[in-house]
Amino acid sequence: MLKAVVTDLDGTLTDERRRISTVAIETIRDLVDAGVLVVLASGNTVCSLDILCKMIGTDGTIICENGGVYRFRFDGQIQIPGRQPICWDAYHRIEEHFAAKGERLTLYSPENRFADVAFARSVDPAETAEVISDMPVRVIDTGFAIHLQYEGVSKGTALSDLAALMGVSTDEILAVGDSGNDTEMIRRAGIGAAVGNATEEMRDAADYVSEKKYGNGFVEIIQKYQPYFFER
Ligand SMILES: O=C(O)COP(=O)(O)O
Ligand SMILES: [Mg+2]
Repeated sequence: MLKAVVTDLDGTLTDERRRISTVAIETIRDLVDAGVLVVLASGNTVCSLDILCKMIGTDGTIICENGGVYRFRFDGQIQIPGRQPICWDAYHRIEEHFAAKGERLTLYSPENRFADVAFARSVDPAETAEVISDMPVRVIDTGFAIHLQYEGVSKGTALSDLAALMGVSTDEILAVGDSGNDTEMIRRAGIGAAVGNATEEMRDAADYVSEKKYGNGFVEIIQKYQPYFFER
């Protein structure tokens, strides 16, 4: 039986132009109204997800910064398993490396981040990872940004921690995503699904890959697993 949905945001609840998918929002509202817990899990910041949760109508349970931060409900305590100082150390080394080649990096919302460091995909992620290969920091390319995350922290580790707070087992969770930053999360969930636009790595890790892409794929996945939600 499924009791919760943990879903990625960019590429999963959006459309092909990165606008929010209105059909995906309708589907989330139906789930919430039926008593299913819905968690937004993203590389994005707490403040951006808070607004979305309020306007979509979820209880404010979130995974942000690729698992570097999570919180159970709006009134819960923010948990920060990530370690931002070491990510900044890594960033400064990367910045110097590319500056020597005349390439400048563009940070994404550093003032709103608690755990990771994110910047524009203007440089090669593989070269970026090479520069910090001796540091305990992972380079995550989401297709939307490059993130630096303390090793061992992911949306998957946050999913496990949150499941305990939510009082559900990870087996009772359906997780959905589109990109490499979602693979550990979908592996840990009872059912892991990928939308039709997902990366090869995600498709390989998924129990099910929707035919439809983006938000329409999310809706297809929820419809497919609908009977498992309402068994009780
Ligand atoms: O913030 C990003 O880079 C991607 O965000 P996502 O995890 O919601 O896809
Ligand atoms: Mg995504």
